[in-house]
Amino acid sequence: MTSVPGPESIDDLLARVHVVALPMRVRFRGVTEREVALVEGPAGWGEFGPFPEYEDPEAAHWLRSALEMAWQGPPLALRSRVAVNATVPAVSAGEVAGILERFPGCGTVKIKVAERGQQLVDDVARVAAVLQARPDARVRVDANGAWTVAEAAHAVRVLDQAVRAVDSRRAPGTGPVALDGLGLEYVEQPCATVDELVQLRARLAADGVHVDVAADESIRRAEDPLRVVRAGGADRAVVKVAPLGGPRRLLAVAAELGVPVTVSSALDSAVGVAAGVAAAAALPGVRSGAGRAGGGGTAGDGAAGGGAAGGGAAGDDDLPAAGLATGGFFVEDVVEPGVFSLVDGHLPVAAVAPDPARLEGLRASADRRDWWLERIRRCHALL
Ligand SMILES: O=C(O)CCC(=O)C1=CC=C[C@@H](O)[C@@H]1C(=O)O
Ligand SMILES: [Mg+2]
Repeated sequence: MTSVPGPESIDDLLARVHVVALPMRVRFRGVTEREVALVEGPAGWGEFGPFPEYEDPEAAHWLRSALEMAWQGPPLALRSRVAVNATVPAVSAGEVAGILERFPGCGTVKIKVAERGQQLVDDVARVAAVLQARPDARVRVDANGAWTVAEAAHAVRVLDQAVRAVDSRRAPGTGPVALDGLGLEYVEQPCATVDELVQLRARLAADGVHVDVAADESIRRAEDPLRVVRAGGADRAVVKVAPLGGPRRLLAVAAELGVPVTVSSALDSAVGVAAGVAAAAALPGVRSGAGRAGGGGTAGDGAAGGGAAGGGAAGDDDLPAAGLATGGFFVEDVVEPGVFSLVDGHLPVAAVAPDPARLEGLRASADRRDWWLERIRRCHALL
């Protein structure tokens, strides 16, 4: 792996590490307490938080990212704030409105679907509950690779129609439901493999279902992050700073991909989210209405539609809304509430330093700290 500026030695690095355990309000991707290691370097703070089941070669990318932020700092920002989406976990429809309250001003909502043990009818109910609470929201769904091609083809059609069926301008009982509104913005990682994604895109096109397919795991957990797009398996890409090895690598991958990108969180603390915001803030401006996004490539959909990289000047709302508003899932984060928070659907571009009292209060147990330090030692040897 190419080197980044970093500590003098592994002991220098380990001496700078703080391991915290952040309790979560809602279970998200099976996690109820999120552990991450934070490191303070000469240029700021970095975060190392690969999920526990990740093997060292994959986790080493996350360490590279932490070192880049702590020793090199963020790339040059082209924006002062970044629009973000609300994220709705696979909760019951009745819980949706309460969850959305934590995302003031977000015009785009990402909804988790295809949860193990649930049915498509649960997903439809969750999508309907989102649109009841936010009738003008742009909706995207994330299946985390759980569907077969046939299941995905069916589910995407049904969910797209569920979104189109909500026409916020129509008074109830005043006529047939219009299905010509904006449908789903995109479906994120509907199936697990690149081959399946390729097949699904062909199937959706044949069925006349104009919903973009976005790749997430096929990028962040792949040996070659460009393969899925090159193979024709995705119209869009979800890109995360730490799994790609840092903000500058994210920018390089996004430039090579040449499709609209959504910068997303990996369930990071405020330190990791700030790195995601920094990467999104450094992306080149995009032209609205490019690609298939925003209703079959017809009407440009402004902020939410986005387009391939290489367009005009950067602005606050010229990228697909970033999936970075995950801080609200934690009961406590490493900064005081209000220090790095969502305002009017946007997160600020800012250097985030953890509050010392919080680092202390949220400190992980001694054996967990040892586990993380050993992991950092092994990953560092791979850089
Ligand atoms: O993209 C978002 O809105 C929030 C981040 C998010 O969904 C995820 C964060 C961390 C782990 C992932 O399983 C999950 C995702 O699949 O995108
Ligand atoms: Mg995802």
